Amino acid sequence: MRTHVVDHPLVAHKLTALRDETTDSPTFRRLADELVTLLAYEATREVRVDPHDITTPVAPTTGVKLATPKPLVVPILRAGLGMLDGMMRLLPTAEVGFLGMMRNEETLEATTYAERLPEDLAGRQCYVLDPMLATGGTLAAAIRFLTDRGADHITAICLLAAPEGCQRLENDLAGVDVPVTIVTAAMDERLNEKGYIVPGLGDAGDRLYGVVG
Ligand SMILES: O=P(O)(O)OC[C@H]1O[C@H](OP(=O)(O)OP(=O)(O)O)[C@H](O)[C@@H]1O
Ligand SMILES: O=c1cc[nH]c(=O)[nH]1
Ligand SMILES: [Mg+2]
Repeated sequence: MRTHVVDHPLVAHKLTALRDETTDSPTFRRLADELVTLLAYEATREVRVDPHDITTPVAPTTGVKLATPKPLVVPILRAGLGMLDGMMRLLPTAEVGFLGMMRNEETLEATTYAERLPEDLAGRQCYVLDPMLATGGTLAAAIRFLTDRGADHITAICLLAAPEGCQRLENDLAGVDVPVTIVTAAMDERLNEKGYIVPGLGDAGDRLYGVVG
C-alpha cells in the first residue's frame, strides 16, 4: 500500500478552515468539495488512458483519452457523498457505485447497510471517497468489496488519515494482490480513546449533514 500526503499550501489552507470548529455546514461542504478536487488531481495520476487521434485546426496529432472501461468512483455514505461532486468535476464520465457504511461508535466496528456496485469489476480502476481514515475498519471493508469483485487498481481519497488506520490497512490488506494507494491532505497525530482523529475535524458526516439520531 502506498500513502501519498499531498503537500500544497492551498490544500493546507483549505484544510485548516475545514478543521476549524467555527466553520459552519455550508462552508464545510464547499471546502470539502474544493479539497477533493485538488486531491483528485494527484489521485488520478495513474488513471488509464488510450492513445487518441485528433486533428487540430493546424495539424493531425495523437493525444489521449480515458480508457474503457471507465473508472468507478465509490463514495462511502454518508460523509463520502460530500466528496462526490468535487471528484466528478475531474472525471465527469466515470461511473459511480455506492457503499453505505456506518461505524458503531462503541465497538468502532464498521457495518454495511447499503451496497450498489457493479457485480463484475474485473479490470476496473476504482476511486474510493471517504473523508476520514480513522481506525481503518471502514476503508478496509470497502476495499475488500471491490477486490472481491475483481477491481485491479484502487485509490482511496481521504481528507484526513490517522497512522493507526494506515497500519491496520497494511495488515488487513496484506494478502490483497491489488495496488492500493491512499491519497490524503494530512496524516494526523493519532486517534483518541473514542476513535476520533486528533486533531482531526470532528465527525465529518455530522459537520456535512447535521447530527442524525
Ligand atoms: O476508519 P474508521 O474508524 O472506520 O472510521 C471512519 C469512518 O467513520 C465515518 O463514518 P461514520 O461511521 O461516522 O458514518 P457517516 O458517514 O454516516 O457519519 C467516516 O466517514 C468513515 O466512513
Ligand atoms: O475523527 C473521526 C473519526 C471517524 N469518523 C469521523 O467522522 N471523524
Ligand atoms: Mg459520522
